[in-house]
Amino acid sequence: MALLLVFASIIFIILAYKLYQRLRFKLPPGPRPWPIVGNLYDIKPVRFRCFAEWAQAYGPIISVWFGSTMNVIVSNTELAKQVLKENDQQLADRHRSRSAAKFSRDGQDLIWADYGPHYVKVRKVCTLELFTPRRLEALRPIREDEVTAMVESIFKDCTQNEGKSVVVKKYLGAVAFNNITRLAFGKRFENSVGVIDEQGQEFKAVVSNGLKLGASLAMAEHIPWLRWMFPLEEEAFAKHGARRDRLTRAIMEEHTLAREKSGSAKQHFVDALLTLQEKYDLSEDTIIGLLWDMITAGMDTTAITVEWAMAELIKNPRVQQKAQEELDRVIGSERVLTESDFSNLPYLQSVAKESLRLHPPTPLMLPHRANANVKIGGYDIPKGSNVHVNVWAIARDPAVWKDPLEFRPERFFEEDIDMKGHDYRLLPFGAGRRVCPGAQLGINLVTSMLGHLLHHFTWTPPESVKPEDIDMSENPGLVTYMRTPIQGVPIPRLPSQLYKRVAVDM
Ligand code: HEM
Repeated sequence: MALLLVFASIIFIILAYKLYQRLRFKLPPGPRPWPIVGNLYDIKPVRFRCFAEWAQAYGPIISVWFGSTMNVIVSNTELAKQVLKENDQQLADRHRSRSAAKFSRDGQDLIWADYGPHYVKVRKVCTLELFTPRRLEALRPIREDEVTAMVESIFKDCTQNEGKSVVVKKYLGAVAFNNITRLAFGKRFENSVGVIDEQGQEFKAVVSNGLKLGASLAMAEHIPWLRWMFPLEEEAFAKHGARRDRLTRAIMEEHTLAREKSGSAKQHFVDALLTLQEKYDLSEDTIIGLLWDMITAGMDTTAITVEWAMAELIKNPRVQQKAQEELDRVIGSERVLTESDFSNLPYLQSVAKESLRLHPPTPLMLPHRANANVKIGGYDIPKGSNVHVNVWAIARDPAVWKDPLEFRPERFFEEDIDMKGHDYRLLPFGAGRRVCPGAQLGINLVTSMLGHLLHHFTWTPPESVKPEDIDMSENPGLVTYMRTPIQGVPIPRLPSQLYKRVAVDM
């Protein structure tokens, strides 16, 4: 009886608070929330599509309740600008789920840090030290090594099984994994025949265990007062954290020893952060957090982007052929592409951009949280709400794009549109204070992967699949993989000596 009374009082307090909020604030319109769960059970799995549909019904700014937390989703250029430019600072905090809070030690990293002195300091480390053009250039041999290793691997598979299709994602995932672990940790865990060493196995296990733990809490996440029914797997989290730290510390120690032995620091992020630790007063938690941020943010995003681009190119032979003509004209058939060629390959660059327009890998970016009451589009956004920008919907808005659903890279020749946060029609990397710090690195890797895939091979759909039947739907999730991984038949188009990996030891 007493328990029932407590339960009823909690519900009463929550409902009264909601009513008070509704009367006090002019909240954005949206689907009617249910008691306790809000709109959680109305949201379809592919969230950005569901929010875009709701925007059609309720307007370009909507409120959606995840349990007792208000989420605001904006879906047009003007409102994106209000969120990411005019009210940028007040909307620059992060919502940390319980797993994100655990993994980041309450925001001691960059991705999950609230806006404040710690964030500003760590962001400065990214801008002035990690992602400088000089360091990106110094790390370029790693990218070129990995991209040529991908070409070698596809060549081997397609010459052994002529005419057979391959699952493109398998090769892209390997490039993304090796590139990011080498860049961040200075380690290639995979040997030349594709075998992953013990430390690499441990690394992969930590990544997949982290994903599993993160996904296990969804319901309890949104209804804080119901959490006692879903006890946090404290022990599992503690074990996971300790395992991740043990692995990272071992790698950090290897780097410190190597530095002491050679007297010079390498360019990898781990070396950079350890040598800058004192200058920027970085705790060990922050260094470990930052290194893992790069893995979380930089691995899937690049592989996903290239997978969607390849699906579009297999679907659109006209665009594929035009990109190949440009590659043949600029590079020819006696050498392979390098990043120095990019400036002479405007069509290839537009293919990458058009793909990021139609298929941004994080269609709702990462949610921002309001650290003050703000007004967006004439509506109140109370402090503590989460704000999402539906960059997927904005990049398909017929009000600002001609034939928005058509994959047509030429559109960027007709109008040069920035995609790194200056033009609010195209925001695959976000904009403002929290814009992706890895944008240029991501663009370079994506363009290089695409360029090599197209220069070295002609791609056609598997024999039984017509281009128009390719499944272009998305998997649910924060990052948006294709629901059905794209398959293609690669046909080599260059002399066979150009399919060798250009390995570098760094
Ligand atoms: C095609 C590739 C990529 C895309 C489309 C992409 C997109 C994004 C987006 C939309 C955000 C959220 C912005 C916001 O919250 O407003 C973000 C944040 C971030 N990205 Fe990327 N990203 C890519 C590649 C990378 C790479 C390669 C790295 C690093 C190696 C990276 C590191 C980060 C970090 C650390 C953040 C958090 C920034 C913060 O919270 O202040 N990203 N990215």
